[in-house]
Amino acid sequence: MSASSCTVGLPQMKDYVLTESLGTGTYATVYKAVHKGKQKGVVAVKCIKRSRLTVSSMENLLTEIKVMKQLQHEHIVQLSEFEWDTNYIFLIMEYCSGGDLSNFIRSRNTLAEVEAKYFLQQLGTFSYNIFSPCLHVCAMRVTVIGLCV
Ligand SMILES: Nc1ncnc2c1ncn2[C@@H]1O[C@H](COP(=O)(O)OP(=O)(O)OP(=O)(O)O)[C@@H](O)[C@H]1O
Repeated sequence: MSASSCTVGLPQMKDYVLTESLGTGTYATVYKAVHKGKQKGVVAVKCIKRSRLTVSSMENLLTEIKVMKQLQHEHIVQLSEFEWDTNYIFLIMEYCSGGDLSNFIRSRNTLAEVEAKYFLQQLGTFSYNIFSPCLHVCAMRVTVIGLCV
């Protein structure tokens, strides 16, 4: 889950320039990126190396894409597009500038009751969401990643 601004050897995309790593998960690295035509602004691009995908991680990925395409909610990160080349599958998502909720909590050691209540109230709005999500602070947005039904 580490972030870095080293751009050497980053995956190349036709329409986006990847600018910095936002973090790494089980089977992908997520980068901040800008649209080359500038119409779409800043996005987060999840880059999945195809050669590292097993049958089960491919199934998880397809589920993730299917679910993210269906969910439209102000507090759920929107998947705008996905594309692929010979080496990578790219999920192009809304960029959450506030970082990762778990890092936020760790950086504070503990949350004040009022802060915990603020986050829990937002989580309470996901009553229809049966997945165990990865959380990123935006106002607060949820990415449905690492699905665990
Ligand atoms: N839309 C986003 N905006 C900003 N940062 C993001 C976004 N999506 C992911 N990240 C960052 O990239 C990191 C890696 O995300 P990724 O989805 O690959 O893995 P994860 O969900 O953290 O873990 P896992 O895949 O193991 O469940 C996250 O921890 C987060 O810090």
